[in-house]
Amino acid sequence: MSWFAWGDPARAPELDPGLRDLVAQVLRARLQDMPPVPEELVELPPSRLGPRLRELFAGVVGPGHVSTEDPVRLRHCGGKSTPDLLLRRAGRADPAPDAVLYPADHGEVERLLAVCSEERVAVVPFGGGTSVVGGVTPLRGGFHAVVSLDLRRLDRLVSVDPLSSTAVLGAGVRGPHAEAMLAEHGLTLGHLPQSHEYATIGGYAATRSSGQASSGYGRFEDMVVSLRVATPRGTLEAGGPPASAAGPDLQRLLLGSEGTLGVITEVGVRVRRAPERVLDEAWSFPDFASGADALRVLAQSDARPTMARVLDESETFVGAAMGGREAVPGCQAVLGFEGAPAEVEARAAAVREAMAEAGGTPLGPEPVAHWRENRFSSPYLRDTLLSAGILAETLETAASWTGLLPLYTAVSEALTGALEGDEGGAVVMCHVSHTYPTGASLYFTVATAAGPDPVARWGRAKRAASDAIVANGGTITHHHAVGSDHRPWMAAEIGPLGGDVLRAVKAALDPEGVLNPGKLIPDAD
Ligand SMILES: Cc1cc2nc3c(=O)[nH]c(=O)nc-3n(C[C@H](O)[C@H](O)[C@H](O)COP(=O)(O)OP(=O)(O)OC[C@H]3O[C@@H](n4cnc5c(N)ncnc54)[C@H](O)[C@@H]3O)c2cc1C
Repeated sequence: MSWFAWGDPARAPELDPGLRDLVAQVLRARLQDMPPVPEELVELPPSRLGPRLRELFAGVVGPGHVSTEDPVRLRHCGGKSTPDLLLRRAGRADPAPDAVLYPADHGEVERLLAVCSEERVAVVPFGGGTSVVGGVTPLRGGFHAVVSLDLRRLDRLVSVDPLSSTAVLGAGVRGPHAEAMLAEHGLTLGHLPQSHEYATIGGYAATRSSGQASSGYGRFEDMVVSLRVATPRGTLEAGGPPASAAGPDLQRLLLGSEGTLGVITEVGVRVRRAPERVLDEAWSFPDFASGADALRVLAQSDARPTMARVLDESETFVGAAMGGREAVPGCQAVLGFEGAPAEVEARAAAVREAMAEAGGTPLGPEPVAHWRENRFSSPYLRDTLLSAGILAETLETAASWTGLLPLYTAVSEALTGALEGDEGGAVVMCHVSHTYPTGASLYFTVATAAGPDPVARWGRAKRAASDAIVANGGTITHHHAVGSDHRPWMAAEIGPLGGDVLRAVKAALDPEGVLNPGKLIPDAD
């Protein structure tokens, strides 16, 4: 895992100098290179883990699985948001965990939580560390030490039940490993977020993640059939049967709990047969409004693609320019279908009819092939842009179909306004990529000159966008989760009673409050 970039820095593409000049012109800015400082110059606060605590932790996981070494702590200082990367690149790594612990199984996690609760040590569950909302930032929360609980050793396929189409996976299994283990049984999970290369099964459940093929496979929470969770008070098992009327659904309460209520150690998931046929089709629409409306028609019909996204005019133009292709006028939609051959053909035919009726023009499969080829590489491009002094970041929300376009306009204007000034302007792009019968998500990508203080610059823009989201009926997050970054807007999202409910549940499961302090749950007034 890289300490200053998304993934392997060698995979960050070169930026053509001509293209960089063009970007500078569009942003009306002078770009300054921003190379990362050498690792030995990064300042980490010293570990506060005393010998007694070290011994207690080593007694649970073994001395080889407790680390206070600086390179290890550095790689657990935060997630992968652009501000996270900017801080690391500038040599800033405070806060840092006092130690990183590597439990092997559920029992060890539970015993570590008991030690942390007894000794009043804050615990930050760490899956792939791909949070973009401050979810894994090691906040101390008033405790004298904070540890990062790295779940990478919980990486087993625990069981498969092909008859019931279910499997149980360890929380630390990464996306590609999960798919590889399931593929041996001819099965797939079908959950492909852009972060899938590093993100884990437990992280997906803890954040209510949504993948690129959510139209067909659903959000991750829709795939979960059971959870095993370790808490400072013992084990909580939720789910199992396909449906139940036994009171409120505890599983739903734990999904999205972001490590504040317990540590998910095993996740039972619904699996599908690996698709035999994949069919892709792109369409163009005169504008974003008509493209988004076409996706609404599909989401409200029985003929659903497995993957559906529509890009606004800016994202359509920039995407084509980056790929060296001629941009279609208006905006572009990309659709993918997966399943058994006859069923895919039938669905695609029905969708084709609906798209044409909605005013679309077919563009064939090529633009989708291009998207598939590059869909996991944008995070590497972000690393390249940061080195060239270009700040690139994303944010997301969701709203009803009625509220979607007003929200799009309000957030676009908030971002553009907040980033306009002496440092130039910004390019704001957006797409819809998760649709529901009642509404859809909006995913914004912003590029602007980094300027002398890029973290503060992005902070202003993010606050303006978040305020606009709340004021215009959007959710503060559709799939990135809350963490510490969105926490100031949680009270507006769930109301004072909602906050009381979460605090009451936390008090029941984590009476000392050691689990992931400063994340998700708003303070009482
Ligand atoms: C480039 C990039 C692209 C992304 N694309 C998507 C996308 O397409 N869709 C999407 O949904 N998200 C996306 N994300 C956000 C992120 O990848 C998801 O939130 C993901 O689910 C986090 O998984 P993780 O294993 O990395 O969790 P981490 O980042 O390690 O943790 C996230 C939160 O969950 C908690 N946590 C982690 N594991 C556990 C556990 N086992 N038990 C309890 N709590 C736990 C952590 O304490 C933290 O609060 C993206 C992020 C990046 C950097």
